[in-house]
Amino acid sequence: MMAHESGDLQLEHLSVSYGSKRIVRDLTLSSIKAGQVTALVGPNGAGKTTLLRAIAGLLRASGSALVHGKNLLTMGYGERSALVSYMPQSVPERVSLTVLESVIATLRATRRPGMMGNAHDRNRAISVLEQLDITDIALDPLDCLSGGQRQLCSLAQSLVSDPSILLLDEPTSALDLRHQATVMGVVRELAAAGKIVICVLHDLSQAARWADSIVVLNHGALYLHGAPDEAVTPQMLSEVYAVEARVESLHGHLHVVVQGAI
Ligand SMILES: Nc1ncnc2c1ncn2[C@@H]1O[C@H](COP(=O)(O)OP(=O)(O)OP(=O)(O)O)[C@@H](O)[C@H]1O
Repeated sequence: MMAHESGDLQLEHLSVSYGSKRIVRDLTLSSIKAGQVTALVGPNGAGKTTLLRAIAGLLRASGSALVHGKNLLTMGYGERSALVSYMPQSVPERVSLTVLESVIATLRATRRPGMMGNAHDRNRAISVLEQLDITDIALDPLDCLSGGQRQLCSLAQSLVSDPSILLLDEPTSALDLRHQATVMGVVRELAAAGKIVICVLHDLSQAARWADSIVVLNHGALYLHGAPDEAVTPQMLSEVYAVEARVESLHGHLHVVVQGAI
């Protein structure tokens, strides 16, 4: 198999601008592997959301994002939405649907015509709520949810169509410790099932704990893509985040201990 036809995601010279402002700068990543969790990290404003939205086809970008030799950036909406799912940082609040209805509606919006029927949709949506341990809020209206519950609902919407590529923008930022562990466990299961999973995370200890590899983005450009112990280092924390920090290994996991801003 030629490299460009692999099931991994390959970004080549990907650039994204807002007007005249270049946000993602000529990004080339040779292999974001299917079957692994890739954490996307970097300071506020580094371009992480912009990059994920471009890969998802929600922003115009130049360059390419190849999977199986096909470019996601030029793919039609129907083909791409069956393949890729983007979970945004925030979810619309003023929608008069229950959690379950919203997950079913998302499934219907992303599905190719002619596939399955109502009972299947409902069962599939319920199984995703079970997977995320949120069946207790299935019948709650979206506009009555807490921040964390909204985030879990958004994740359910992203998973329900069973996409091959999951782009998750800070999926655990509003979650308590138990739900963080549930969600990251699900994320790992999805990768183990062969999917491409890119997950924006701000907590670098969490990224090192759950991800197979870490992409560090700085000012819209690639700083480094490597294994957690290659990426999360005092040097990276100093150069990219401008903090003085130690990286300690505790029970086999890396922990970042920030001493202060530089
Ligand atoms: N709609 C927009 N129009 C113009 N500039 C934008 C727009 N959205 C984002 N930007 C700019 O693009 C840059 C990158 O933003 P982006 O949201 O991708 O960063 P991020 O790495 O996801 O940040 P954070 O960690 O704070 O979520 C920022 O400088 C931001 O001001």
